[in-house]
Amino acid sequence: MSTHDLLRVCNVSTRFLTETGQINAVEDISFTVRDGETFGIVGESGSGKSVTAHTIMGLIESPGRITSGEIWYRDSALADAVGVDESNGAFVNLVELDAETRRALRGPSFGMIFQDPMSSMDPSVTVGEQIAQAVEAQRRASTNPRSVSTRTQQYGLMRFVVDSLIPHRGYVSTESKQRAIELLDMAGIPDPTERAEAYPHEFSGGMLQRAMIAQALAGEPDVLVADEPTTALDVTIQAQILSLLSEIQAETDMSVILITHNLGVIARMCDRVGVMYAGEIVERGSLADIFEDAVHPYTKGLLGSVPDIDTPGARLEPVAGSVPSLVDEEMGERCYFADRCPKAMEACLDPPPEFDADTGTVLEDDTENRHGVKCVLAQRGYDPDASVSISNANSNSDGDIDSDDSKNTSADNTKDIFNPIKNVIKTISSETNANANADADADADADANPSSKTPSGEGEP
Ligand SMILES: Nc1ncnc2c1ncn2[C@@H]1O[C@H](COP(=O)(O)OP(=O)(O)OP(=O)(O)O)[C@@H](O)[C@H]1O
Ligand code: NI
Repeated sequence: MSTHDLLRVCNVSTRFLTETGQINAVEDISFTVRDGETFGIVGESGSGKSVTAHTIMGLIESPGRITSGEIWYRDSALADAVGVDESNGAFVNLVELDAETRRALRGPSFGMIFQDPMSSMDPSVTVGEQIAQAVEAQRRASTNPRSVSTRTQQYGLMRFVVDSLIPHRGYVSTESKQRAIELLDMAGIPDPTERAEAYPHEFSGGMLQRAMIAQALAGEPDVLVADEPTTALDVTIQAQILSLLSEIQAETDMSVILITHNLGVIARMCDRVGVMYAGEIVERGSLADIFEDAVHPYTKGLLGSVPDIDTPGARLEPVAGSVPSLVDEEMGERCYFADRCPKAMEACLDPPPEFDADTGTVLEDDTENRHGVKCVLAQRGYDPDASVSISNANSNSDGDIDSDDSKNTSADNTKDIFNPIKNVIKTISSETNANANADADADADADANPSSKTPSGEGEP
């Protein structure tokens, strides 16, 4: 695997200005994705994973906005086309691109598998046609999206003129149609030639998910952003789809940003991982950093609560309590996890910087991708004498410390959530084996039922 950085997300924040107030959905996140690598993003519902995906894809719409940060993408043709500063090399800051250039990158450079397959497909166009259009767009855009000569060389001047004159008719060549069928086949859709003629509503959820993967891959993207690509699927199909992604990645050196709440999926697919909580990446590092050397109590909580493999749609319930409000005025200036944290200390009443998990020093510009964690435990370790219980009931009560029962609660929670991490690895390998033997109905989509999962920790914090 190459060690080249392909994407550098630097201190990016995305906010929504709604009637309820400003929602800080993504807060100052940073991570790097290298060529051919899979970067996993894991976290509970509402932690900002999908907003992160849309931010990278350039799909944040009003009332949302990227309010700060840079997203550097390495593409020398694009750098030449938009004329970037020499000092940035071949890196282009996507945040500064105009909407049209950004749109042109979707498909050929950035592919996306959306969390909700139905919403990303056009209900009035057959699935085969939609995928063929994506193939066609990739062919037109290949090499330099702005170069007319590239387009005309590959397609012939006449076709180019016809396409340009009737842009929405979307000319699709026989080759592109054939390629679409191949892609459907690769994605594991039976009778692909026949299925290509069907409309999205004629597909089951699992099959539509596969079709969407075929559509995302049609563009031969450099970066694939996959938002919960297997959540709604049963275990067998989930395993097949993950294998398919790995195969394609091995063939094409495609980089993947894989969003999931399933740590089994992370362990199987990812090189590096970012753990999201309340819009922040609270811990990031290699797979081993996260699975064997986690520092953040939230990460440890997640590791202690690998969802039931038989209910893939079940939501994570890592620690008692819920994700805090992301409304700006309600967030308070402290560690956002402190309210639920079994190891909260007085120091957690201040917002933590990102620490190097190994040295305990503050990480400023992390170009080397160290194991980073936003938690003071990295710096000073746990001091039971400084333990506090932080109530989020109404955030005016910042610093209102009820130290009496707090210590008991902390101890109990600690016991409940800090299950041995080895169990995670065990569950994952048995999951993989089970997948090989499972005899599940390929079309039966597991019913995601969040309420069926009981939390591992109990009681209110
Ligand atoms: N268009 C929007 N307008 C206002 N708030 C939004 C919008 N989109 C997302 N949010 C808010 O941003 C926060 C993060 O949402 P996001 O969808 O990224 O969570 P997630 O981690 O993907 O959760 P899930 O696992 O349920 O998909 C949530 O509080 C959500 O309500
Ligand atoms: Ni989401």
